[in-house]
Amino acid sequence: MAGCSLLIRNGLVLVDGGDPHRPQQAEILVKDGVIAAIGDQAVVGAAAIPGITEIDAGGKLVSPGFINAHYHSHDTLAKGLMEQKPLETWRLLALPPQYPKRSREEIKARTLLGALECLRSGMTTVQDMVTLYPFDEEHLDAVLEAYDEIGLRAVVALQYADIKGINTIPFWKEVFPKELHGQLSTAAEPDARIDQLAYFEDTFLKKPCQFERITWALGPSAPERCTSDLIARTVALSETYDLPIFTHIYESKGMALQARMEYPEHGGSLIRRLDEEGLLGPRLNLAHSVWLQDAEIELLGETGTNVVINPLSNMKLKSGIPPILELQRAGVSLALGCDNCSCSDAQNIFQAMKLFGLMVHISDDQDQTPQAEAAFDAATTGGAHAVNRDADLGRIKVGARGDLVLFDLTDPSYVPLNSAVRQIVYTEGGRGVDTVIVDGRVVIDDGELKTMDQAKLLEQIMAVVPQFREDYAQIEKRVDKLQPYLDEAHRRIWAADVGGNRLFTGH
Ligand SMILES: Nc1nc2[nH]cnc2c(=O)[nH]1
Repeated sequence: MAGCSLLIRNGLVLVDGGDPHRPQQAEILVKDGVIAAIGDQAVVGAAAIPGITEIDAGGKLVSPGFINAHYHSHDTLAKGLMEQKPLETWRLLALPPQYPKRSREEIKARTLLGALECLRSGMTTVQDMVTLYPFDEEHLDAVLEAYDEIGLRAVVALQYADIKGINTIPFWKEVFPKELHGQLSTAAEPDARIDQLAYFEDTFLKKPCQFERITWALGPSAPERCTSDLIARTVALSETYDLPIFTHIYESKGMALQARMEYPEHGGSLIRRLDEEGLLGPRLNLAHSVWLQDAEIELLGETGTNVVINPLSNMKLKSGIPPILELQRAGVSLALGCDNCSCSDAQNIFQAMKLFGLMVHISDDQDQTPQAEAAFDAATTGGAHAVNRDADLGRIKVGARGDLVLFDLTDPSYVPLNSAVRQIVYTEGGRGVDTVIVDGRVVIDDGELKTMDQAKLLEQIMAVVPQFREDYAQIEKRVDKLQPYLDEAHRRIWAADVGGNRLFTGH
């Protein structure tokens, strides 16, 4: 189905380029999924479309839909399972290579669950860097089907690697007894049975996508988990098909330390390595980037490379605080993500925006940047830039897709309405999200899912939960046995000098 047409009347609209504090009253015409007119022309245009749906947005604030620019659908069933843990331990508990093969039903149900949470939080686009392990074509189909059915826009990347992840825990060789080495696989475990990248190209990239709201990205897991050959293939595919790339970088101090130890030929810098391998540039998005050094930040600015900030998981995994201010000063485009449910634990863009806006001031009490606006931009236009859709996502303007959120201005969060942007970022928690529109189609109305039967959807999800919980319990037991060694590895990581301090909470 092509995008829908509708006329939204009487709302207070955050029009692109307008005052973000004082939205203006305006009508919006969405025609076949695209914003065709704003203001009086919208009403004139709508008159020529017989039977067009009208939404009365009186008492509503109309915002561009939010973009979750870093997310993984693979562990949505794991929300709330864990207290905070350092990244290296969390990975062993949370990520697909630790688990037995999942059923197609579970993959579809968990994707729908994450999508529902995103939509209820006002997100109209998600970048899903999904790990399917072991890889199964049917499972990827289940992911795509889920997004298509629920009506969330998705930019899907398979997460891939070709270096075993065990060496991503610094000191593992010294710390873990030999007999336990075989139990230490991590998220970067490559699935050697199939060349996922070749499959992905042949099956999806070479022909137009059958799903209108799904586009593609590339997901090399992290530079240290990929050989130079795999990076070169990533660069080539990105150029041939004009695809954005998402990768994890310097998420934890352990990852920074590993770079210092493993890449002496690049001065211990993953950014320098990626520069030499031709990956830096406007199509590349670096998720996390907590432990960047000053010279690396400059290089990101010079090359137009983007960063996706994930404040929720960075705090929960004790990773530290990303250098938001330094990145802003270097002119790096920032987007915002909610990352995994097992470490965030919410797909809640308001929590992420608020933390983004507040974190900056821990490291610099002189900063005068309007950070609420910066956080809002990261969650809208910054996300659009990250997914290579500057032209038509993240803004309310003629020519953009009709991806919109209507907030209820009678919610206490907006009473009185002093500044729309500050109240969305600092006051809203999700309660005020009333209507969510993707491609002109109302997906959430008065807080309720319209594209699927939500009760049935929850039943499907609950049907797969017992098996997931059983498998998680087994994994937890295994990791419990490893705990003393993981603790020792972390003590050593923490004592090491990586040439920077990201205001960590310490562990
Ligand atoms: N934050 C995060 N880092 C990863 N590294 C490999 N997989 C993941 C993941 O799912 N989330």
